[in-house]
Amino acid sequence: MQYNSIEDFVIQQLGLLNLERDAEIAESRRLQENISAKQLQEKGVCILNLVVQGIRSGLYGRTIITFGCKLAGKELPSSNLSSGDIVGIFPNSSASQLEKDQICSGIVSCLKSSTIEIALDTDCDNVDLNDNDCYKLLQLANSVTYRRLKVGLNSLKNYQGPAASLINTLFGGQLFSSASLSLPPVLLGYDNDLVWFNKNLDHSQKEAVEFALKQREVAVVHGPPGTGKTTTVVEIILQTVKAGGRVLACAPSNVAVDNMLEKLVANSSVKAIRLGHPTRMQEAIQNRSLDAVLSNSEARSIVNDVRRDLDAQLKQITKTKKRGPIFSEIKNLRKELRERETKAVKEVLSHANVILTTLTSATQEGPLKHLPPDHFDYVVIDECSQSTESACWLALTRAPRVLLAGDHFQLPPTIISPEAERKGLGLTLMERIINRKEDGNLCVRMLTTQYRMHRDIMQWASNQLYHGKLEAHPSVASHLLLELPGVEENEDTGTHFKCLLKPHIKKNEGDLHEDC
Ligand SMILES: Nc1ncnc2c1ncn2[C@@H]1O[C@H](COP(=O)(O)OP(=O)(O)OP(=O)(O)O)[C@@H](O)[C@H]1O
Repeated sequence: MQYNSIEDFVIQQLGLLNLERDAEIAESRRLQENISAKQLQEKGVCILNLVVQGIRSGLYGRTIITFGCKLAGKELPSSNLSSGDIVGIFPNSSASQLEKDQICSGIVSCLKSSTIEIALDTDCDNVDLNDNDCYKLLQLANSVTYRRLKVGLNSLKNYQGPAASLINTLFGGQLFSSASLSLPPVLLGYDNDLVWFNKNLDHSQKEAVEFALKQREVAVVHGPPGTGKTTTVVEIILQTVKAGGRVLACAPSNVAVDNMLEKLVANSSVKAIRLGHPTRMQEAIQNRSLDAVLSNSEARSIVNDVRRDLDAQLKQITKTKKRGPIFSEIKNLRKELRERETKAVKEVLSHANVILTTLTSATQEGPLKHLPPDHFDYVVIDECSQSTESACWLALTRAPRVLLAGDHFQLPPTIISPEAERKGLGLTLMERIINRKEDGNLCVRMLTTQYRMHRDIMQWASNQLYHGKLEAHPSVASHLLLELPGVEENEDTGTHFKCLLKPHIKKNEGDLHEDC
């Protein structure tokens, strides 16, 4: 599918997002209406019998409530809730889990074995929760993501900004130009070749890096499993930074963003900041979160003074019946905190040369709103083939050039509505580019050496999906499980390939191993 214009794309995607949203709401209603709270708890989407254990302020003065079991220290029942989930807070005694009974909603910001912290939505700031009452939390359909996607799509209609030319290119213009950019001299060695940060890159990785750096607007790195896609993306980011560029590096999932960050920070020349709640990040890189960098910045002490006052007032709320004056004091302190924090955030972000975030947090609602529209030179999207195109556009409007990396033969984005899927919500930008007959493939470089599996395991996928182009690196080409440290030798670990069921595949079909 190709779109006639950006307007055509926006109209279609808005319709498909509505279908997807309706499907998600119907699914969550079906659960809430037909199942008791206890059964919902058993399904892992509800936690009952919680009491308020603390109230404090979070970033931008948001109220954070800590809930725990009535019996202090007792472990919470196991659930599927995790950081970033949207939850509704209900009186424990309410007969239903319908919206009319909901006190307020928020985001799970931290989940430990005996406590769960909820960052309340900003319109719930003055909500009344009591020390003595019992509450239940219920996972809700995620309306925030849909709202952000819609705002993002609508902003494309009359867009004027750094990505104006990129938009034309991706909706009809010429994707590939043979007049590529020349590499900035600062990146070149005495022999006029790129000086590599990662000296171990293989031939196809080096070719992809050089190609991406020379592309005027769009480059796609197609990385089959284990071929070093993220390794390659990180080299491209490092080279861009060395040339003086500022990069917005995104991915659809927190894990993928963290993988990029982990590889990036191994290089000390990069000032990288990760947006998003620290509890959603792997521990080793939490010190690169905006929160952590802010709390180590010089601006910390002026912010902390106000925060201390605000927290003192918040503690009073649950302990007194005369709340009017406290709420008004809290309102003033929150305003003050927001102003001071905004200044500090601006300062910290403008000094970073790489900012990393999930796609759905790359919106104007978040910290990026503090940067000028033309702040970034380059947008990088890793695991692009696992994201819908509308989510990619949340980031794409921020720079004139883009690098997309992924593998459209691996997991596609998750779509709940079969109708939305059928009508194109699942078509990724990467596929749309590759499928463009005239010039799609000219923008793509494929990585061809894989560093993960035995050559016989690789061969089937290579033949079926990658035109037989994959090679196994010698370090893995014949490796077996038993060669890993601490793995015992037995009939399972001493072989690279074991068929559990006899497949109904004719010999040679799909080039499966002959013994199978
Ligand atoms: N040129 C290289 N030399 C040695 N090892 C490499 C090279 N490139 C990548 N690797 C290793 O291969 C593994 C996979 O790399 P990476 O995570 O970058 O690949 P990927 O294609 O992004 O993976 P995935 O398939 O999970 O998306 C890592 O252990 C990495 O260190």
